[in-house]
Parts: sequence; structure tokens; C-alpha cells
Amino acid sequence: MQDPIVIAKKAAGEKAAELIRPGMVVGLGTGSTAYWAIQKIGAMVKQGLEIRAIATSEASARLAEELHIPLTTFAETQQLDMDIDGADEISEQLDVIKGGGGALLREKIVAFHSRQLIIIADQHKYVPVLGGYPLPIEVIPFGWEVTYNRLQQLGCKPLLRKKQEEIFITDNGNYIIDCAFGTIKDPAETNAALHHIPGVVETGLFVQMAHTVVLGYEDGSTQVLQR
Ligand SMILES: O=C[C@H](O)[C@H](O)[C@H](O)COP(=O)(O)O
Repeated sequence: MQDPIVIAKKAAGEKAAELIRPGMVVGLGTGSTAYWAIQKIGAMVKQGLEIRAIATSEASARLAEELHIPLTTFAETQQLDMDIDGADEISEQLDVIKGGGGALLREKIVAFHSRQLIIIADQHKYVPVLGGYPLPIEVIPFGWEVTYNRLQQLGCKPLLRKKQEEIFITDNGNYIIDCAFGTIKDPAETNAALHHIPGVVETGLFVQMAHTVVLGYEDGSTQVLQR
């Protein structure tokens, strides 16, 4: 039997993919939920849907290539119609924490230049207030130690992300510091404060960027929330 969380992620991903219309330029998110959206898009392309896509990570670009989804770049097109991407936490205000997979910078660039951002997630990611999930922050390797100290002074418990004992390196050659805030009462204020620190490239806080959230449930049903 399939894992209930996988059923929920798949339901959310496939439901969002069904919102795509012919001719659209689509952002392909990153992670285990976006995986299902990309799979569905691949199947739709196979059946004749004509779209172009921009991937938010090297991993998603590889998956798109395997599925023969035509990829484009910002050199060719500066505006996306729809971006479908996962989340680590979603608040009732539809603010979002992203970056658990380390793709937050490209994800935010793609989301910012999309007419619509559709966030897909299993039901457990939907919370009253953000902050339970440590906020991923992409930082420049130079001077990361002092950036880390400044993050700590903002009231979070920072942790330099590692993968098998090695420092985790993003697709952009940067580091990630995961900042456990506990609660983020004012996401816009926290995001602005973080951006004041030199060395911070981008944060995983997507404040009022999501237009739609598709939540997947373990019985395979979905719920659509609109901002
Ligand atoms: O960097 C990774 C992305 O922001 C993901 O979309 C996010 O971490 C959610 O991933 P998943 O769907 O695997 O829980």
C-alpha cells in the first residue's frame, strides 16, 4: 500500500498540474511534492499539451528532460504564467516557508516572475503560524561565520546545513543556514530584517507571494485555498 503522505503529495501535485493551459510558460518547483506535479505535466505533454517550462533546480531540470518537457530560460522569456512549487510550511495567511531542499533562491526568482504561484503540499504543512520549521536562508560562503552570528542576534537558533558531514552547497554555490525561530509572528518584518544582513542572498520566506494553495489529503482528496 502506498504511504498516505505520498498519496497526499501526489493528489496536490496532480490537481495543480491540471490548472495548466496550452501555451503557458510554467515554473517547475523542487522537492517530493513538485515531483508529482512534474510527472503529471510530463504525462500531459506526452498527450500533446504544448507548454514551455523553467525549472527551479538542477534536479527538476533533469526530471523535466527525462519526461521531455520543453525547457526555456529567462534569456528567452521574462514572464511565466504559472509556477507550481512545494512548501515546508504554509500559514493561514498563505505565507510560506520554502527551501527544505535547498532550492529557495531559484524558486523565489521563478515565483517572483510568475503571474500565479500555486503552492502544493500535504495537509500537515498547513499551520496557524509560521516558524516551527527552521527557516532556510541562503548565504554567501565568504564570511558565513559572521553572517551566522548576525542571524543568531535576530533571535533564531542557526545551524549551518550539512549533508553527510560535508557543508551543503546550493545549485548557486552558496551555503544554507537553517534558522529555528520557533514562531515568526510578522513574516514581512522578519524577511526585511534578514535581508539587511550582508551575506544573506535570499530567505525561504515567501510573504504574500502564493496566489493559490492546493492541500493534498491522505485519502487522495484536495482542498484549494485562495488568497
Ligand atoms: O528547496 C526545496 C523546496 O522549497 C521544496 O519545495 C520544499 O522544501 C518542499 O519540499 P517537499 O515537497 O519535498 O516537502
